[in-house]
Formats: sequence, C-alpha cells, structure tokens
Amino acid sequence: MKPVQIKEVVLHTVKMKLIAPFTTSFGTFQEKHVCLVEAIDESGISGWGETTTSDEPYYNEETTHTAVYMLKDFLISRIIHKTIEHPLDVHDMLTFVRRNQIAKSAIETAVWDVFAKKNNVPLSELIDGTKTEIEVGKSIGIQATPEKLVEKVGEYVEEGFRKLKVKIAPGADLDYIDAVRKAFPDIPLMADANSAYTLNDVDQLKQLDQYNLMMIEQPLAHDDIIDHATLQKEIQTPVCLDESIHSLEDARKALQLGSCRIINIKIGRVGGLGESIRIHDLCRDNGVPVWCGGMLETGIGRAHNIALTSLSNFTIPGDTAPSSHYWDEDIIEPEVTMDHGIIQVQTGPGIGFDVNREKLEQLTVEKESITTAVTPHPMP
Ligand SMILES: O=C(O)CCC(=O)C1=CC=C[C@@H](O)[C@@H]1C(=O)O
Ligand SMILES: [Mg+2]
Repeated sequence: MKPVQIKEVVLHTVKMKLIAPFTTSFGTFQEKHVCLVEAIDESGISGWGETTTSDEPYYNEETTHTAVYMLKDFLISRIIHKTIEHPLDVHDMLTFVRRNQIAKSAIETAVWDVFAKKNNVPLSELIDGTKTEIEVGKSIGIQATPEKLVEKVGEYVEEGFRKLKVKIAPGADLDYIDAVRKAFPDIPLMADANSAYTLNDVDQLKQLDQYNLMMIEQPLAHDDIIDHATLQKEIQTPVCLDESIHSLEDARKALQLGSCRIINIKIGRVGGLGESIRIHDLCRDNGVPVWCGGMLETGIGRAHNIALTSLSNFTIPGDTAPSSHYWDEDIIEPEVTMDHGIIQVQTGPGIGFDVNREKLEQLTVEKESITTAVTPHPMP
C-alpha cells in the first residue's frame, strides 16, 4: 500500500436540519452544526470525515465547537505533512490529547478515506470487511404517546427495517414497550435509555424482561461499567453499552466485569475506525456481538458506518437508516438508499460516495483551510 501525506485540511462547518425533531431522554433536537473534515493529500485527492457531534454536550462531553477547536489547535498539526504509512497509525499519533474522541475520529476517518482512494480500494475492503450488503435498523425517538410510537413502529416494519430501536425513559417505558409488543409480538425490538435510570430502578428494568427485547442500551450512567455489571446480573435482557465505551480498554474492562453482553460501536465515540476495528475484534474473540450505532450523521459519517458494518462480527443491524430518513437532501451523491431493510456496501474507492460541493457550499457557515503544522500551544 502507498503511504499518504496530507498537505491541507479544510474544516467545513455546516448547519444541518433533520427532516423531523428527534427526542431522547436528554432532549429534543432538529438542527445542529457539524464539521466535515476534508483531508487533501499531496496529489490533490480529498478524503472526508465528520464530527458526529451536535451543539450541546448532552450525549458526551464534546460539541461541534469543542471538536473544531481541538482539530484546529491540536490534532491537525500532528497529522499534516507527516508520511502516514497506514491509517491504523493515526490513533497513536493523537493520544497526546486526552479523550475528545469525536474530534480525533473526524480527522482519523478522513485519513482512512484519502488513503483508500489513493490505493484505489473501497474502505470496506481496506478494513477486511466480508459483507457486500448489510441489514439496517431504525432508531425511533421518544413519541408523545404509546399509540404514536406503535404507529411509527408500524411504518418502519412496513419499510423492512431489521431492528427497531425505541427510546425509553422513566415515565415513558413499560407502557410504551407493552403497546409495541402487543401490536408486534415478534419483531426484533430493543430499547435505548441513554443513561436515564439508576440501580434504584432495577425492579422497573426487571419488568422489561417479559417483552423479549434484543437488548437494553445504556440504561445507567454514561461513564459507568460497575453498576451495569450489577444490573446485568439482575435482569435477563442483555445490556448493551454505548456511551460507557470510549476505547478498546473500556471494552476490555466491560467484558471482563460482565457489564454488558453486546456493544454498540460508534466510530466517533471511540476515536475512529482503527479503534472501532480493535473493539470489533476483541468482541469477536470473546463471542460478544456488536452493531454500529448512529449519531444522526450526514452521508459522510453514514458511509463510514456502512463500511465498518461490513466486518463479520457486526451481526446485529445498526442504526444506519438511509439518507432520506434524516435529510431533505444529503450532502453525498448518490444518497444512501435501502431496499427492504438492506443497504448495499459501496464498492467505489474510499467511502464510495462523492460530496455534492454545491450542496456543501449552501450549508457551510464557516470554512477554514489549514496547511501548516503550526500550533499556539507547547506540544508534548
Ligand atoms: O443515527 C441514528 O439514527 C441513531 C440516533 C440515535 O439513536 C442516537 C443518536 C445520538 C445520541 C443518542 O440520542 C442516540 C443513541 O444513543 O444511539
Ligand atoms: Mg445509544
């Protein structure tokens, strides 16, 4: 494989509006800024990454603003003008900055894309993916009533989604799940609590066991694996961790403690594709299934998610619904489409989609080009 050298990074901060508001246990959102990271190599090839952040630090400690600051002031200076033999090397180049995983992921995934394009291979092939198509799930925000939720689930079952994920929180849990199960006794159904419960709610969470859920995602604190291990011993439903897993080390400890039986891998949350692959491999070697979580990405992040999901141990459908479920018009061409719950893994070089530069310009609120490794901070 030919190494790559990034000569310029352009940060395109865009304002995106979802086709409908999305409600979780920590709020309702429809508009957000994200930063699309374009890494241009010495021959002019562009690779793309995305900060899977929003404008508020409610999912994790990052926002698009903090991610852009980290990229500009710390991370890009460590990457630019360096000869990168393989994108797997980028992770260690960035560990001098603590956490800020989504910011790291945005530049790391852009390097994966430009490296794959330079070597004329699809990203899925570069990471040794084995699947040519992936099964797709749908994540449904909290609805106003159980009846509204049943209606939404019905729509998505009709579209062929292979996993239905419903958001729950205290006061919007048992009656909602009960209504869905009464209407759809056999569909692959899971719940995501986004840390809305504590160990004081064990009895409430035990009652979910009667509904044969695939899993309950992140019921307890966003930074916990100890209490989740206690909870998993008390309930039948498999616990899946999302927010608690920021790295391979977190995943190793969680498996060792029995904190979960499934892991939701999000490329941004764990700091990039390299760490995602390492967590995938750890889980595969321990018989723990994984799936690819979503962060309401544009088509760039979605393209990376689809490529990642081509790895063999992604045996549970991910939150990778097609572009039309998020945007009136995506910024990639062609858009991500789905046929009865199946998305074809893209076969073009790199992420396998082009960026619609006209659409990108329309949505851009700020654009900054970085061509030097200068940083205003003393560097370790
Ligand atoms: O991208 C998708 O469709 C999944 C969206 C989704 O479920 C989430 C996005 C961002 C944070 C959370 O609210 C939630 C999750 O925890 O997976
Ligand atoms: Mg989640």
